[in-house]
Amino acid sequence: MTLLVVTAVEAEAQAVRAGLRQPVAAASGAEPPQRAPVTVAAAGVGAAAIAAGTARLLTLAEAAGDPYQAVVLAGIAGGFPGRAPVGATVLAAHSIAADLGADSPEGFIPLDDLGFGTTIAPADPALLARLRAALPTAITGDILTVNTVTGTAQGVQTLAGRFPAAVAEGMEGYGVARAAAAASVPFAELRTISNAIGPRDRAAWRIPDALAALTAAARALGA
Ligand SMILES: O=C(O)c1cccc(C(=O)CC[C@H]2O[C@@H](n3cnc4c(=O)[nH]cnc43)[C@H](O)[C@@H]2O)c1
Repeated sequence: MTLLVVTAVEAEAQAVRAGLRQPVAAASGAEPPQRAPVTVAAAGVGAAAIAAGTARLLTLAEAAGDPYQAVVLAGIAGGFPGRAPVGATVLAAHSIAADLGADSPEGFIPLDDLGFGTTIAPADPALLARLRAALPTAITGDILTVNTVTGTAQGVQTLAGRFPAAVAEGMEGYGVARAAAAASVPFAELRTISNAIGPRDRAAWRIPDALAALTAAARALGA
């Protein structure tokens, strides 16, 4: 199976490559004639940027007659307190665009209730099952995609109430999911927890630990 793993930034891509035992291609545009089983590419921070980057990579592979058979978004994330601790590995049952919709005097109205589409992108069931089998200690739940990183206790309470199955938040999952759906390629989201969401405390971030967990997850997948 030819797999595309996309990340937001290069540090995450390097962490994934470090864990894969299989030959890995770094997507540089000039793909090798015989593509490696796994391509790992940093495709941009934020849903819009990574959606465009993922769509380009999927389209190039399709045009070359060697389409990817699955795409996985891998990266670090903020964990919901009490649901996913720092250092944990999480898998998305659904990747949800949590702030895609409209504000109103009655509160936030998700796109789904506005009649303009859906904010909920389910993981491909077969792909998720394979990831769960390879990562038996991973926590499976919903992973939110936000454009504004949660930075207050009230923000945590609001999101935890709206999304009782949410375990983490990132900034890219929904964008990759939509690009994969447009190309009819199975999608899943894998993240490792670098921080707890809530009041900003960069000193509490554990990015190196989360990147190490990403390497360990990739090693388990490569096995
Ligand atoms: O400066 C801050 O307070 C701050 C707080 C949270 C996240 C950031 C980022 O710049 C995150 C960029 C990057 O990392 C992923 N990520 C990691 N933790 C979180 C989070 O708590 N909420 C949302 N995204 C997070 C994200 O997917 C981005 O790729 C800065």
